[in-house]
Formats: sequence, C-alpha cells, structure tokens
Amino acid sequence: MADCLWEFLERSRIHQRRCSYDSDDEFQDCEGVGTVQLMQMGAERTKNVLILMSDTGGGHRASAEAIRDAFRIEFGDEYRIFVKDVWKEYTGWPLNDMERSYKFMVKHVQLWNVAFHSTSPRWIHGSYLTAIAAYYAKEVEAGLMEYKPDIIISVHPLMQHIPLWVLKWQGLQKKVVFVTVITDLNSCHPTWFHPGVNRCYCPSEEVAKRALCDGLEESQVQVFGLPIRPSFARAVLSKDDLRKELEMDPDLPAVLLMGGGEGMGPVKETAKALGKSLYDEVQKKPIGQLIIICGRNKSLATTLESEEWKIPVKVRGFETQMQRWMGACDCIITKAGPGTIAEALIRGLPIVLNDYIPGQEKGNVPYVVDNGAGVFTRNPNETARIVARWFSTDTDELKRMSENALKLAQPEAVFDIVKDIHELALQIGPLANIPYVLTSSFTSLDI
Ligand SMILES: CCCCC/C=C\C/C=C\CCCCCCCC(=O)OC[C@H](CO[C@@H]1O[C@H](CO)[C@H](O)[C@H](O)[C@H]1O)OC(=O)CCCCCCC/C=C\C/C=C\CCCCC
Ligand SMILES: O=c1ccn([C@@H]2O[C@H](COP(=O)(O)OP(=O)(O)O)[C@@H](O)[C@H]2O)c(=O)[nH]1
Repeated sequence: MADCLWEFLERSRIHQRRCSYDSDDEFQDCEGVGTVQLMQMGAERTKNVLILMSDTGGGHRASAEAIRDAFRIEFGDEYRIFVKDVWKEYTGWPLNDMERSYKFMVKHVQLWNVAFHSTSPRWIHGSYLTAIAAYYAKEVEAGLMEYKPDIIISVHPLMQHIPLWVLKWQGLQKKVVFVTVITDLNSCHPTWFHPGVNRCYCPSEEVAKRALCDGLEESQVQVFGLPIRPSFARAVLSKDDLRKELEMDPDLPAVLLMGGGEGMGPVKETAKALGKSLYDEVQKKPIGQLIIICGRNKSLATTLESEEWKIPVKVRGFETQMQRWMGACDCIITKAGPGTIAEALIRGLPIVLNDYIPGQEKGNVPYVVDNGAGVFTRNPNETARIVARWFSTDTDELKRMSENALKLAQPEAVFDIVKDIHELALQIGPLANIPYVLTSSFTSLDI
C-alpha cells in the first residue's frame, strides 16, 4: 500500500511542476489534488519514522536504536524506522564531518569548552544554523525525501533547526510530527530547545526546567527519562549465568571500566592502578577482576592487551551487548556519559565517575553523586582505592549505592516516549496526507 502511495506521488510530480509556489492559495490548490485517494491509501499504510542522529560519541546512536527497538516491540509493522545521519549522507562540510570535528575538539578540551559556551546564546547558534540550513536546503530536502517521514525524531543537539527550517519552507511543518529526544541529563546545550517542535522529551526535571526557561511551552515538554535499549530493561539472565557465558571468574567481584563509545578519559591509567589495588600482596591473590571495554578506541585496546596483569582482566573493543557486561559486574568506572550512566543505573551498578566533557557532561556529575549512586574523582589511584575498598572492607557502601542507583533508574522511559509519539501522531491528524512531492519547493526553486 505504501508503494502505491509513493508511486501516486511520483506520478503527481508532473502536476507539481505545473503548480506555482508563490502563494498559499496556489499551494492549497496543489494540495487538493488527489487528497481523497491519498487519505484512503494512507489509512492503512505503514508510517515512516526518521530518527536523526550522529556518531558524535556513542550515546546518540544508542538512544536512536533504543527508540527504534521500542517502536518495534510496541507497534510491530505499524511503523518503518530509519536511523540515519542525514547530514553525513547528503550534505557537505562542516555538517558531514561532525564526528571527526567533535573528536578533535573534545581531545583539545579547552577548545570544546570555548565552542560549547560561546555558541550557547540563541542569536549565535540560531543565525549560524539558519545560514547552514539555507546553504544545504536542497541536500537536506533530498535526505528527507529519501525516507518520506511521517514522524521525525531528533536525538542530537544540532538536528532541530535545519530540518525544521526545511519542513517550514516546504509547508510541511504542521503535517510532519517533529519531536526532540534529549540525551543529556542536566547541563545540555540550548540547541536542543527549539520552539517549533511538537514535543521535547527531557530525561530529567533539571533539563525540563531549562527547556521552559528557554521558551518552550509546558505542553511541549515531557519528562520520561533517557531512552535506553529495551534489552537493558528486559534483561533476565542472572549474574552467575552471564559470568559463565562471558568466561569470567564466577566468584571474584568485578569492576567494569569504560569511557563511552570512543574509549575516552583516563582508562589506561585507571586500569593499571586497579591492577595493583585489586591484588592482595599479603595473601598473594586477587580480590577482584577487571573488565575493560575500549569502545572504538583500538589503540587503547592494543596497549592494554599487551600489559601483564596479576588479576583476571578482559580487554574488549566495541561491544554490542553492553547489558550483559553490566549485568555481570558489581560496579562501573566511566566518564560522565549520560547513556552509560543511565544504563548503569538500570543495572544497579554503583558508579565511579572519573572524567567529564565540559559543557554537556558537567551536570551529570552532581546528578549521580548528589543522588548517592556514585562518587567522582579524576585521580586514577583514588579510583582504584575506592573500588578496592568496596570489594573488601566497605561492601555496605557498595550495596547502598546500588540501591540508590536502582531508585534513579528509568527503564520504561523509552516505552513511554514511543507511546507518547504514537498518541501525538494520532492527534495531529491523518498522517498519510503528507504531500511531500506536491509541496516540495527546492526541486523547482533555485535558491
Ligand atoms: C562566536 C564564536 C564561535 C566559536 C565557535 C566556533 C565555531 C563553532 C564550532 C563548533 C560548534 C560547536 C557546537 C556546539 C554545540 C554543541 C551542542 C552539543 O551539546 O553538542 C554535543 C554533541 C555531542 O554529543 C554529546 O556527546 C557526548 C559524548 O561524547 C555525550 O554523550 C553528550 O551527552 C552528547 O550530547 O556535539 C556535537 O555533535 C558537536 C559537533 C561538532 C561540530 C563541529 C563542526 C565544526 C564546524 C562548524 C560548525 C557547524 C555546525 C555546528 C553549528 C554550531 C552552532 C551551535
Ligand atoms: O563498546 C561499547 C561502548 C559503549 N557503548 C554504548 O555507547 C553509549 C555511550 O554513550 P555515553 O552517553 O555514555 O557516552 P558517549 O559515547 O556519547 O560519549 C552507551 O549507550 C554505551 O552502552 C556500546 O554500546 N559499546
């Protein structure tokens, strides 16, 4: 049925070329053509959902995949989901190079600090992004046309302004549902907040307050939590089974050490310090085991694999089954990445935060520490001492923090978000009546 609809729309292209875009009246005239057929065909068709993300870090993709999986679980074939970096596929510099630019900037942390804070005022980022939107309008339109979305979900701070401008220019702003799902827990960049969205899903009350201060209406803001892959919420395997499956020591307490999707932060130094602190020199035996997940940082993995260890250690690259590794461990050491924090909370893992990216990750530290779910230190030796204490003399603290972590966890957030988007789509109207080609402006206007 969907194919019929788009075939019909493609055939309407000829008619579209004959229509003028100069006035609303003429636009109405174009839209009227075939509306009845469109609605009849569309009533049964699968709806397209385009999730806009970028691999700047690992968190945006993880949240996008969480939303995709939750849509499939809740609504089956009712929705067809595309998780895409449309900038990378369709536009040019600087939009198509954000991953590399971001990696470079966060390596030179002061550069990122300046870029983050200097672009916070709306007039700065607003005018910059509007200029980019005008420059890449045709390319972004082509990207949207490819997926013909009924619903657009942005899980990235730089993916509100440009698609919303393009939809506005196409006259589709009121027809396509556009929502933002924020993936930062606290001190997020104001580019997340765009008044033109139908909904802005905030992962915490702190972020919701910022959204309201930044001009969003209460009706636009919803707080459900950060979307985490359903495999975390629905994981049923016991720690013993997971350890067997992952070939870990069945009895020794285990610490998971990681640094987001890119393996950032003081992972190497912390691993070495743990190698010492988790070995009892008097009894000549380990008091714990260490799992290191290096993500996409291959050189880190190679370096750590070549180390000699006195305690059981596993060094892994990018893992696709994070819920298993977290389920098999007793605590976690990580930089303050929101995705990793939210996942660890669901698994009830006490957290040692050993770093944060200035700007968007700074506020995640008090979120964890003030809620009693973990501690913060940038000193690798101090981190190693804390874990050794948790595994020997201070097991009560580990237990208390684990309970606090579980209190903060919001495993159902992703389901609440997709159900709300579904409701929103029903309210906004018969989605099938989206005349992409009929109204498309850039294909016939040279700007
Ligand atoms: C007037 C002086 C201006 C000085 C700055 C000069 C030029 C601009 C250069 C850079 C733009 C900086 C963008 C700042 C807004 C960033 C918003 C934000 O929060 O971004 C975060 C994401 C990464 O996501 C985070 O990942 C984390 C983990 O690593 C963690 O998970 C966190 O929770 C996530 O939110 O950052 C980006 O995606 C940054 C992409 C960097 C793009 C650099 C491109 C440089 C060239 C030109 C800029 C083009 C477009 C950007 C427009 C910026 C306008 C705000
Ligand atoms: O090997 C890895 C390393 C990380 N992650 C996931 O990548 C995300 C990292 O997001 P976070 O916000 O913590 O940090 P970022 O990578 O964005 O800096 C989390 O969902 C992790 O589970 C993963 O799936 N495999």
